[in-house]
Amino acid sequence: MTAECCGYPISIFFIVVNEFCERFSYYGMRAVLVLYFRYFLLWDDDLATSIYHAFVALCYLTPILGAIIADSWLGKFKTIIYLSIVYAIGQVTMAISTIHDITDANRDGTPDNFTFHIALSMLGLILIALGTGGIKPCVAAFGGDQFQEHQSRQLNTFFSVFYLCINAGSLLSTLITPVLRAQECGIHTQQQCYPLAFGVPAVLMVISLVVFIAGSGMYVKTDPEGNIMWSVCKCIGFAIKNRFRHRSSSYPKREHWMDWANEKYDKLLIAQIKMVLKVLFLYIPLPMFWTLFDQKGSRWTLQATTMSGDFVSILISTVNPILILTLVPIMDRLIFPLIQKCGLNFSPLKRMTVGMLFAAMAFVSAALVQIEIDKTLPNFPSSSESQLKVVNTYSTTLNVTISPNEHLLIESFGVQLHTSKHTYSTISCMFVNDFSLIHGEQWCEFSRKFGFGASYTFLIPSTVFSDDCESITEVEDMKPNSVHMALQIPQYFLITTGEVMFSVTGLQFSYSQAPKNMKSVLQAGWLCTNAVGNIIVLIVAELGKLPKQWAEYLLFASLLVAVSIIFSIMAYFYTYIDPAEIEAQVRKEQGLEPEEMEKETLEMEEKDEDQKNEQGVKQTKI
Ligand SMILES: CC(C)C[C@H](NC(=O)[C@@H](N)CC(C)C)C(=O)O
Repeated sequence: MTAECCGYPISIFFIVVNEFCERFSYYGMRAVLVLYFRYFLLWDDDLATSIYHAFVALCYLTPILGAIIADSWLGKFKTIIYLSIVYAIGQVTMAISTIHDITDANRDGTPDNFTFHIALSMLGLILIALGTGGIKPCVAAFGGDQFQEHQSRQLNTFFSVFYLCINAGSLLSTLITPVLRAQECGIHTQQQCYPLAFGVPAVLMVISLVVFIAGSGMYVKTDPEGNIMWSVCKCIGFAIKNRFRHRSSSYPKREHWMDWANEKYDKLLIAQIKMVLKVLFLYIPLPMFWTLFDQKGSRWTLQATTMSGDFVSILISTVNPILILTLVPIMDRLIFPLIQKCGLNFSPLKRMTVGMLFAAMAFVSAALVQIEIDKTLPNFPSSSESQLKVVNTYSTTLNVTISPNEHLLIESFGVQLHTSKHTYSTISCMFVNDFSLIHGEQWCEFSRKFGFGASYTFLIPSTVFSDDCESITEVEDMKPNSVHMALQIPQYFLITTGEVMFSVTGLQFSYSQAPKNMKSVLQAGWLCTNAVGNIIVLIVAELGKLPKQWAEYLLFASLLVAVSIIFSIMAYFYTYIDPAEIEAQVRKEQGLEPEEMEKETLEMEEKDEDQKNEQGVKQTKI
């Protein structure tokens, strides 16, 4: 019997706090990673973003490794501990790699041996990816293991709280670590404080590990039943081979192709593999959701840079977790119970389908915003056009005529200028509020706000300093961005609503439909849908874009609608199961373990009505 508080196992407290600290550590480090590449290692934009994306993709590919270790070898508890140690070492290594004084022998403020810093940080990142990805499927599944059969309502609430902790941790860290980086620190010279920005996430990872170990005495720990993954592979291989050997029509068909393993393998193992394969098959269309979801960080960020408003980076990094923190309780406490009260069966797979449709709507909203932005963007010449800008420095207004060449797009400024001796220089800058012209003791100062996205030309006459800078002429070549960033809020709201319906439900679903000995594996399968979605984004980005960004958004929205229709058809044919019940049935048929069976039957009888409503929906179709 596990210790409980308000119907929840107390051990859960340690698991959610552990998740909060771990996500703080992960997202905090990620928030300053590109800046570290760019301004500490002095990599160019392309290299910095490529390595960043490769790292993120690796973090979502390693869960499968963690799951195999947990379900086949060490069990979830030990896997979490060992991989958290690897993770914490990775974070510490990363933090050490950012101390410039280590190799700054000449004390000029820049590291002298970049190879050392690069090697150390790459080692740190590999360890972090192994750790964070490896423990990810295990922590959620381990949390689920703490609940007993009669606590299915609490189990669902746990997954929601777990998701809240993920987002609370990420929200705090994405706000805090950039501030830490902006501090100055150093032994010989004062620099931006990367060691602090990476050091705090490292400390949080150590705290996460300590908290997890602190709960050690209270956890329900299930040992792995041998090398289950190897047995699964061998069993599937045998079924395929055996089916192939008996391909002639003279052999009677079997209900399921896995039944071709009946001759050699345990019925229980075959039943468990069938459960897992059924769910994995259902996952095939799911990466498409993540393909849209993950474009928040790329296409939508670029869209924000063509809009007006001063809160670009804050908006981008915090709006999603803030909305999650608001929407999860609203959905759980208000919307879902209300739907249930109306007598509608909003089953998990239905929720996920609706979640996909919300994400598609988010992209329609992004397309509408893009159309508004496009109306305000400057008219750039196409590949078959040229653009001339004629700056009139003559003393009177001149009429400009161009011989009739329809490809030319002319902009002329009828300004009056007094000198023809000038040089051009282009300066691109962020947050310009003032600039000065200085010549010896004389200067002109301009103090005013220049709009984002705007381009200005300043024509400076030779008399500039004698007439109090009055004669400088300013020409606005390109208007500042005028569509406000607040217009992106509906799309963020829609995609986050979609995320709550899709992702939180997917997490619960993956746990509830997995056999006991393969819970981590199915969690990893679920996380893999995210990795594949990310890879699709990378491929799509490389394969080029439609000429109009809004059209690309609509294309993605339509693709997701098509995928959600396919998914809903697949879901219609999916029968929800109670893995424990099926396992008990198979054991009964085999006449195995009578005492254990009795115990399971008793537990099953204990199940309250809640379970049927919440998760059970056994034998119900979408
Ligand atoms: C694959 C997801 C379940 C990953 C999950 N992300 C989120 O919850 C996001 N809303 C966080 C935000 C900061 C991008 C996670 O476990 O990090």
